[in-house]
Amino acid sequence: MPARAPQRLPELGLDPQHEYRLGIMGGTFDPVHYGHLVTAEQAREALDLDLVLFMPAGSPAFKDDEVVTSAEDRYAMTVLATAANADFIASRFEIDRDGTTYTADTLRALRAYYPDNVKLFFITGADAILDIVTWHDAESIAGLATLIAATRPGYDINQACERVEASGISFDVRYIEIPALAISSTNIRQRVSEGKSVRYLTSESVIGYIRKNGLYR
Ligand SMILES: Nc1ncnc2c1ncn2[C@@H]1O[C@H](COP(=O)(O)OP(=O)(O)OP(=O)(O)O)[C@@H](O)[C@H]1O
Ligand SMILES: O=C(O)c1ccc[n+]([C@@H]2O[C@H](COP(=O)([O-])O)[C@@H](O)[C@H]2O)c1
Repeated sequence: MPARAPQRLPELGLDPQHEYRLGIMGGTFDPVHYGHLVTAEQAREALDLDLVLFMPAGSPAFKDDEVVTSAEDRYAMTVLATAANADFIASRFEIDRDGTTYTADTLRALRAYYPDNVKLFFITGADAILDIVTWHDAESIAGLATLIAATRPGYDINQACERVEASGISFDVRYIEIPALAISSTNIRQRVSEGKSVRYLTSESVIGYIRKNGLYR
């Protein structure tokens, strides 16, 4: 087997006088959809991020019982969906790592890679924030990145906020209100399996990839 290509991360932090702000949009992305893209774009704008890394999870934590599409397919769709936006970069950082994907490990590795003038911002929807106190090594996550928590239809951002505050872990969370898109990967997979249209839920390029590769049938 050929050796894996080294993980490539964008160069940042070159000017030590400047503060760089790097967003990380993590997800299973099975498949990536417009809910993810609008969340990342509005987080980029609201927090003045220089770049957003779209990072499909290699082996998503807490999904051992679920069938998840191969990491290469999820990554390929993420590349297609983000290709036209110069501020978005699809990243292999998590899919090239073995074992269960934990956000704390990812943030630690990014922190070790980048100099201190690069600040890390982990972007999530309200559903993820609701659970974050249960994530692996949540204390470390709190120390490594600012969280950007976006509203999501069907999830109570205030409840998420209360749960985070009650945890006693000193997360730095910025809440942002974004246009409500009640789109989920689960619904897209379901619609494809039923032969229904998924147009305008995700990009044409992703829809083409799903069709061409027979995903979600
Ligand atoms: N429609 C949406 N609006 C806001 N945030 C979203 C939306 N969909 C997903 N997110 C956020 O994007 C991140 C990655 O989500 P994920 O890849 O699990 O998508 P999903 O649609 O929730 O998938 P699934 O239905 O398979 O659980 C999470 O932080 C999630 O909260
Ligand atoms: O580190 C953890 O324990 C952990 C548990 C659940 C989810 N996450 C991360 O949260 C992001 C959204 O996950 P998901 O399952 O909603 O697609 C993604 O980057 C996951 O790796 C991380």
